[in-house]
Amino acid sequence: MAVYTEVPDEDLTRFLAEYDAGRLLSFKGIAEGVENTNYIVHTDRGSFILTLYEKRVDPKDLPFFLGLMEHLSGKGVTCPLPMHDRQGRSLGTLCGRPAALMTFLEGVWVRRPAVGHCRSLGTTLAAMHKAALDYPGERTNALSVEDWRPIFAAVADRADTLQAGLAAEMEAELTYLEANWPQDLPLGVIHADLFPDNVFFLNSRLSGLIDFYFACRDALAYDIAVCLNAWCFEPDLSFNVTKARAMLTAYADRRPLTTAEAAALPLLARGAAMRFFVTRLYDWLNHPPGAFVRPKDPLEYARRIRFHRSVGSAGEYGLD
Ligand SMILES: Nc1ncnc2c1ncn2[C@@H]1O[C@H](COP(=O)(O)OP(=O)(O)OP(=O)(O)O)[C@@H](O)[C@H]1O
Ligand SMILES: N[C@@H](CCO)C(=O)O
Repeated sequence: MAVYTEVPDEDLTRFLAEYDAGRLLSFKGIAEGVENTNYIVHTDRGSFILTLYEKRVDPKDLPFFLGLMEHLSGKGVTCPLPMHDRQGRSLGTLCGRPAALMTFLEGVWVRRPAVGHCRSLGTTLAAMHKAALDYPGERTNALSVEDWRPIFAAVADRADTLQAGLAAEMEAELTYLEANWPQDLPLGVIHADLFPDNVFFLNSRLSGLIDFYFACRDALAYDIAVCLNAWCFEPDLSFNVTKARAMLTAYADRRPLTTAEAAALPLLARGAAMRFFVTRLYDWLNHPPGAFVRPKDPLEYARRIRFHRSVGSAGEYGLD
């Protein structure tokens, strides 16, 4: 459960007093999520999310993330809006951690996305990319192609305990990706982790996006590749081209892909799958026994890499 920092009532009351957010009625830790501590906070003015940023978030990146959420909200892309304290600051300190208070987003994430959800995702992803084009913040992707090998190398000697031959296969895959990674695709601000648990729906309408803590400047089409992996495979890991077509077509209706982006899609999808394969493999092999947070299965992402290796062109993803 992701409540790493316990917040005493009096500390929260003192923290809230800095904001125009009303009087504390109750608050409760949120079990979901693995990176940061989240509380839902109820005051006589409404509900808020309080996030305390834990070790894996670099505090110097926080102004980029919080500023991006404000920028997107201001342009009609619904996401949590950081509250400002009476001195105008969106970032404070609570229990020795950087902390922010955000508006509460109504909705729930969908465990089994259907075609319609994928279509809505495509529309909103394109809207987000366009809305962020004039966001002035800068953050490079800390989990891009050159960052995968060191993460993999730290655990490669134990990779074959999951599956025989895995270490050699992924070593060769990394070499291929490093040698062929596209360099000249259109850039912009990407979410970089837009999995179903970061997209809320309310009565089957997409109600907002959360968890911008991997956002960065990178190839826009790479964000599409992350979503292809996270949304368009079935639980048995078969690829659902109907979902992919719905997502890609909805995206392209708002922001047509360039010829180079479409051509690069199978490679980007391999890379996007590698990014989650290596972080999951690392967490799988390094998680303390008995830890609350259950590590996610890296082999699901090895399967996706193999699938994309067999794809010849974006047409096989349903892109016209
Ligand atoms: N603004 C919000 N409105 C409503 N619920 C929220 C909001 N922000 C976070 N949550 C809730 O908190 C949970 C965890 O949030 P989030 O995914 O940002 O945490 P995290 O620890 O950074 O997660 P991850 O492990 O996915 O990186 C979400 O699943 C959601 O239930
Ligand atoms: N979305 C990531 C985890 C947290 O970002 C994964 O599924 O591996």
